[in-house]
Amino acid sequence: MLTDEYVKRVYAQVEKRDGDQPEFLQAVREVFESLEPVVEKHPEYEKAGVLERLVEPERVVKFRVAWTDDEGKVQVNRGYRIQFNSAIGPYKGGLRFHPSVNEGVIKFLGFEQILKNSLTSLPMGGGKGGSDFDPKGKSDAEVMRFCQAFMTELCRHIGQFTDVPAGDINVGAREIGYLFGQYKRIRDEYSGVITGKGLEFGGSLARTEATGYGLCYYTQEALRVLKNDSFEGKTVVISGSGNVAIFATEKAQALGAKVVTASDSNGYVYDPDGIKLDIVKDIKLGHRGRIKEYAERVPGAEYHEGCKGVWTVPCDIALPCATQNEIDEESAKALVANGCKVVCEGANMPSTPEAIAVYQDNGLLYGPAKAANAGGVAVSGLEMSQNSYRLSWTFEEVDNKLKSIMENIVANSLAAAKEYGHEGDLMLGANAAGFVKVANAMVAQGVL
Ligand SMILES: NC(=O)C1=CN([C@@H]2O[C@H](COP(=O)(O)OP(=O)(O)OC[C@H]3O[C@@H](n4cnc5c(N)ncnc54)[C@H](OP(=O)(O)O)[C@@H]3O)[C@@H](O)[C@H]2O)C=CC1
Ligand SMILES: O=C(O)CCC(=O)C(=O)O
Repeated sequence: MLTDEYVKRVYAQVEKRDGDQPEFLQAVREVFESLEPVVEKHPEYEKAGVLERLVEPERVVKFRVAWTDDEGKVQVNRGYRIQFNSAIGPYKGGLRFHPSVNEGVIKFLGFEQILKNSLTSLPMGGGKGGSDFDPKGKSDAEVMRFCQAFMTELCRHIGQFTDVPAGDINVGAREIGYLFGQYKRIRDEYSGVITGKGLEFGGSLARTEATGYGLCYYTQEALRVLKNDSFEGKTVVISGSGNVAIFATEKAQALGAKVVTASDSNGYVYDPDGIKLDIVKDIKLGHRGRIKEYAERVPGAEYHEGCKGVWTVPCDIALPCATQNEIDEESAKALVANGCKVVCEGANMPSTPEAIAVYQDNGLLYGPAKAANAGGVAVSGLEMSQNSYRLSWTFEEVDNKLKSIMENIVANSLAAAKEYGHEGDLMLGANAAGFVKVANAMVAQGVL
């Protein structure tokens, strides 16, 4: 419940203006609930209209993407780039290609990105983009033509010092390569305009692994500080089988946990002996197959249709790594009933507000997405640094920096939670710590 008058007034304005964007409203409300003690302590934020400005993107770019499929038929998709906030650095955030993409979805992701990027301690503002294009079932040539058409418009709006996109759902190495190539061709410029690049053309070692590894470093540190515990010997349920899920599984296993599930949008597999990651990689990275194939190849593994059932599998730790609102109240209750004590989010906003309330009411250790999954964008920031220096750090150098960034996020979140009277609350702490830096920069830079 919102109680502070200033926060309530700004939220009412957002509801009035953006009432047709449920994901964006959800993201704003969650942040605003955390910010009440912060704005009460800092009246200068209200005076400078910080909240009103924070919820309004600096720029929304929406464009037609016309391309030709393999049959020679013209296809038209919508493209978006939302340049949300540049108070502490150039806009930074991924591109998502998925049929569910619309302006509200990109706005929620861009809004989350502002505070997430601030938490990394690197100089990056918040942005996000994408398209309702669905790469599933498309040939490589179709994906290339789509990416080229998308970048033909996007290239007018981005640049290494203004806005630096990266990947997100369905935008991986293949798409980043095509997007970078087209930017270079049109702008005749070889720069770090996009991150997640191939290692041969300016990518950073450990960027591929960064979000999943970072999620585990964050979880391990939160467990250590708050529970004097670790991944060792724990049973872990992970959703998804894309970039974040695969590398979260890899690191959780390396830290001594048994990961027993993987999923995609059709269903989930349960392997009581522990997921064989080489098989998941072969299916997903090798030939873009469906997770069902895992149960056909691994004796003893079960496949279940539908992705929600993954949350009924008994576990100590749950790491949602697929998509927004994948855990609702019912799933959260099932997790608690089956012994889950920790939920740390690899996906963006994977828990509904009702699910978060269940975690809080039952004393779970809850690591919110904008903190727990910040490792991806953090290493993107390190890729930008390497591109500027024209050099490459080793895997170990980048991985060590990533680990210390994630540990600092836990420490800074806990310090902010304590400062604002909610000791141990990683969600309030992440929102407060991320916000204060951006808010101070906005106040200092005047009304823009
Ligand atoms: N990549 C990154 O660096 C970062 C990603 N994230 C977030 O992590 C999450 C996963 O991203 P990423 O791994 O990169 O994406 P990928 O495209 O690599 O993988 C996404 C996975 O989630 C599944 N999925 C997608 N939509 C749904 C849905 N509606 N219901 C059930 N499952 C679904 C996909 O299954 P299917 O193939 O069937 O669609 C796939 O297994 C997203 O929320 C993203 O925003 C956050 C920070 C950084
Ligand atoms: O690496 C990046 O720039 C962005 C990653 C991303 O999209 C995210 O953090 O959600």
